[in-house]
Amino acid sequence: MASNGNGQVAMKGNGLKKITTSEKQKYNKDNGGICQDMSAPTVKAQTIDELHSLQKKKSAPTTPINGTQAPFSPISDQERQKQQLQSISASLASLTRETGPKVVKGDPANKVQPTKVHHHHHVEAPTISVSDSSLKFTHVLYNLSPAELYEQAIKYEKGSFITSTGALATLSGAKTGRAPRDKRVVRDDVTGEELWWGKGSPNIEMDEHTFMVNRERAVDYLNSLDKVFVNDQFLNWDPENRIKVRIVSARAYHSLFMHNMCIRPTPEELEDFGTPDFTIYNAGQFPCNRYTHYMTSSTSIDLNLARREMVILGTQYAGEMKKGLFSVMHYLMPKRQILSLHSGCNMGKDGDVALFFGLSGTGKTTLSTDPNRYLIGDDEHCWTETGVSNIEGGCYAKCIDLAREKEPDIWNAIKFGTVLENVVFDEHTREVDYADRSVTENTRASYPIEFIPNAKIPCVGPHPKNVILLACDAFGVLPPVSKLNLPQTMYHFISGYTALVAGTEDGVKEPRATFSACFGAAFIMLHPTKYAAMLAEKMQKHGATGWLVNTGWSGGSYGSGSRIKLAYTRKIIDAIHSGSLLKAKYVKTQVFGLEIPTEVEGVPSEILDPMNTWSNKQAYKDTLLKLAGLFKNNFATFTDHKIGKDNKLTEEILAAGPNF
Ligand SMILES: Nc1ncnc2c1ncn2[C@@H]1O[C@H](COP(=O)(O)OP(=O)(O)O)[C@@H](O)[C@H]1O
Ligand SMILES: C=C(OP(=O)(O)O)C(=O)O
Ligand SMILES: [Ca+2]
Ligand SMILES: [Mn+2]
Repeated sequence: MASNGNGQVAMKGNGLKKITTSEKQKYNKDNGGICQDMSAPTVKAQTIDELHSLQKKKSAPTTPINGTQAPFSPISDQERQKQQLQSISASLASLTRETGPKVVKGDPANKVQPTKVHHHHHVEAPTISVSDSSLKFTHVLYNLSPAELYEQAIKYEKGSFITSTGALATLSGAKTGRAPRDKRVVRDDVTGEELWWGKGSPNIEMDEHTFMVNRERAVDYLNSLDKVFVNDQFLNWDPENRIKVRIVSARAYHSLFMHNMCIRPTPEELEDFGTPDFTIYNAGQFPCNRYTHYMTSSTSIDLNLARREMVILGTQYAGEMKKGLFSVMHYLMPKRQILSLHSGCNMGKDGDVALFFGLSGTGKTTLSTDPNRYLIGDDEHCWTETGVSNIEGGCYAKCIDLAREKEPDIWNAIKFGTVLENVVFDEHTREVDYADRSVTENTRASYPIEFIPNAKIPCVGPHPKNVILLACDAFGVLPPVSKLNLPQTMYHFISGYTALVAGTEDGVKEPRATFSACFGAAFIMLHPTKYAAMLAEKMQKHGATGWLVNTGWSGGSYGSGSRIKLAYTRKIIDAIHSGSLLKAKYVKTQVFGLEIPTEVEGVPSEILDPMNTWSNKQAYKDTLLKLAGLFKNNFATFTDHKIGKDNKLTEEILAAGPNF
């Protein structure tokens, strides 16, 4: 039944509902006592168009508009606008035609005539051949707000929906995870010397020319569209080492994702943005050409450090952009003696900082998001002479089996503004079923860091006190927690171990061990020992303690045991933060030589030594030795490398591995 807001609904004889207003209803005596409902005054507009034009108010300018310039403002707003369009046109320039596209701001769907048109020339040379593409405008949707991006996504991108909590559900297409085998890095004289190439390295080479072929393919594709999205944002909360990034993309989904993941500039910062330090061309819907040299599939993610550009073809998985930029930081920061870290980071009330290293799915995001601590960041950080800083402006949480009780802060962050990738929801209520794996196991939520109530803004902190290495050991033989000395910390940092269950495939019973140097081999650019040496130096200098935490299996391998309860892992982490675990009694394990506490508050003591939890002791021993063998094999590639200036440390690290 319809109601008038006062809860009064009356019926007339003919059955039609008559809605009456309250006693506050006024009678206008001047017009003969005819009842007029004054609680809903009429609009001022004379026409529908006028009414609609009233709806949207112009955004407030951040600096005085022309004529009322601030006395020291070097350039006018108009000039600044022009420079901005020139910069975007230069970004989108086809390098074979040596001229940028005609760039115009705004949605082509809006009937209003474009106000600014600019045709940017790289070089002052006459255009030799004019093709249709150079006659066409490139419409740019520049740093749109989340609300505008929602509208764009819902209107134009199939698979975009608003969930019951207000998040934007999207589909990333055929690819639902990163494609490390399709990543290429331009090898030139400089990078040939500087980067890590060869066995174990994530850097698969391509030449400069092939990069340009793919760049041209992406740029032409983007310019052929009705419109492109451009995000100008920052990386790194450390103001001295902030990097300006531009992301050109074809989907509102990608634009909103990067809006969330990078640091969002204030309107003032945006005005003075200037030329970006790094540009991503995301033409993910369009494949690369398999006849192009170096291409082994229709997907290619290409990094050119000299040009400071990245090109994405053939994958729409948004995580590719954030992790691509992370690779760039892994190159730029060490050049400045800054250590880049694939880690989560949080800080206690007393200013004690903890780093959480670990491969995908080991718990960086889950464990750094802690209601009792300030969140500095969930995934990518820098450690400088003065402390730590988050590289990003947002978090990227896994959502598979997400439960409100276990991860309340992440649950509550999934609201308006959050991008929810590849989840399944009820077609009517739009309630998400986080247990549903129909699209992928890798369902994700991307949200600005301030969606976590106790985020530390700005996302910086003092030097870390604890360095926690997370491993999800699906073999079930690593202890839930062990205290590491420095050589052990380095050994496990360089090893970068985790073992995950092999996914949903039938018949796969064995966990699969993964070793990924520095817990991020897919993103590091230099040899792992470079990062390891910096970490050792910093941990030593600042007296940080290393810990190895197994967030994986207990009571047997995958299949017979089960994953350690998140509640227990949280108790272990609490004891590390509070310092109480430092005071515990320790015993040393066989083979790996790990120091394990005999007691941790809130955790059953019998699970602290994994041997106790296995009913078949022989099976435990066999599995332990098997894992130790895998560690040994993996580390063989590093044995002829020196770590830091100190040969003694190198020897100690080599001795810190399993002994059997
Ligand atoms: N004991 C545990 N410790 C940490 N995470 C756990 C544990 N048990 C289950 N999980 C789940 O494992 C996943 C960890 O993923 P996440 O924190 O996103 O990893 P990362 O950020 O390192 O990629 C989450 O889905 C979390 O709910
Ligand atoms: C974004 C990613 O990182 P993580 O799984 O560590 O959150 C990824 O691997 O795609
Ligand atoms: Ca202004
Ligand atoms: Mn994460």
